[in-house]
Amino acid sequence: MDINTDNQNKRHCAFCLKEIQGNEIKRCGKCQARAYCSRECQVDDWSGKGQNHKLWCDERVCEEDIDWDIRIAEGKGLGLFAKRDIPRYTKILVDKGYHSRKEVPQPLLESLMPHSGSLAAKWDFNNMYSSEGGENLGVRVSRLNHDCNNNATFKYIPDLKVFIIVSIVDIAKDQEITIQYQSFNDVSKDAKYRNVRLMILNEKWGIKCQADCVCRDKAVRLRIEKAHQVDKVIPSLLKFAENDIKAKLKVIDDNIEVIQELGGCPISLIRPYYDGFQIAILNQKTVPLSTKYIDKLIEYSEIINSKHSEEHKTFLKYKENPRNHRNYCLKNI
Ligand SMILES: C[S@@+](CC[C@H](N)C(=O)[O-])C[C@H]1O[C@@H](n2cnc3c(N)ncnc32)[C@H](O)[C@@H]1O
Repeated sequence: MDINTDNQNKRHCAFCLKEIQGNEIKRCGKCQARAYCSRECQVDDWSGKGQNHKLWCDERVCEEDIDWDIRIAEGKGLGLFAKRDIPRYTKILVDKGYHSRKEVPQPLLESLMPHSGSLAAKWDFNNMYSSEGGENLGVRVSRLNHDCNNNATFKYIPDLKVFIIVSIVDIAKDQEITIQYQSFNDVSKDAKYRNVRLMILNEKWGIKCQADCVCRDKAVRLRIEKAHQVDKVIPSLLKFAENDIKAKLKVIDDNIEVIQELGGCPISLIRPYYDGFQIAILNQKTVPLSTKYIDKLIEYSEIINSKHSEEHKTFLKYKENPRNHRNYCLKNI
């Protein structure tokens, strides 16, 4: 990745987030991009106390003040903005996920919205829930604003205890980097969820989607409904999958196509590609068909789970030897 490290005379310490200037700035000796205010902060960030930079140093994850910065986002408070053109599928930010209010350094939690709220209110307002990791809060993640037409997505990786933010389209210099707090185009979520999301966005964060917002578009909603119907069928395909595998893979391919049409990102494509792999390996004759699914699964998982995650390592094992998977050739037809 092309990283411009020239003339960065104002930075933020990557561990304590303090603003630093000139001689105060100490850079990671290896990547020369990550900045610290002190040796102590560098040591803490290298380990799991911070981002675990020893894992990410070679990957050239984007850095604050070089690739993006925090500025006023009109009508929204602060937000993250691109300082250069950021191509699709770039790792914009890897942020330590704090698992409880008490873990978050107090001044950092204090700086977050709602400005007049208690620490408990700030925790409730900014933590992100995931079924794999429960509630976690990323201090830099908490500065990302919502947009239904988002250009980035986020995932919490439980074994690495970090959030990862990835661009899902090319982002131009000075464009705001946005995520969806509650997504409208996740077809794996049921209709009830999609119907209450506008209420949650409004009641929890005071965000009102305008009438012309993409999430209110009738044609888009109908397409999501159709995609949801296909998605609902998939668990049953996995249950009785020793025969008619090609027909079942056609359902998966249709599901993938429609998710792509809806602007689905790696995070929503991982599941159908995994389903395709699981179905293809149920019958020895169709095992070769699994390659296309596992290859894409690995590609997307590296983008959003990262190659350091246990999940990614498991997918690599399945590629090397599909027999590692419990579904492998239960029945030879
Ligand atoms: C998690 S914070 C995001 C960072 C925040 N802007 C800040 O200054 O720290 C969520 C709050 O940001 C603002 N916000 C986020 N997305 C918005 C949007 N699309 N429109 C208006 N306000 C938004 C709302 O005040 C929301 O309650």
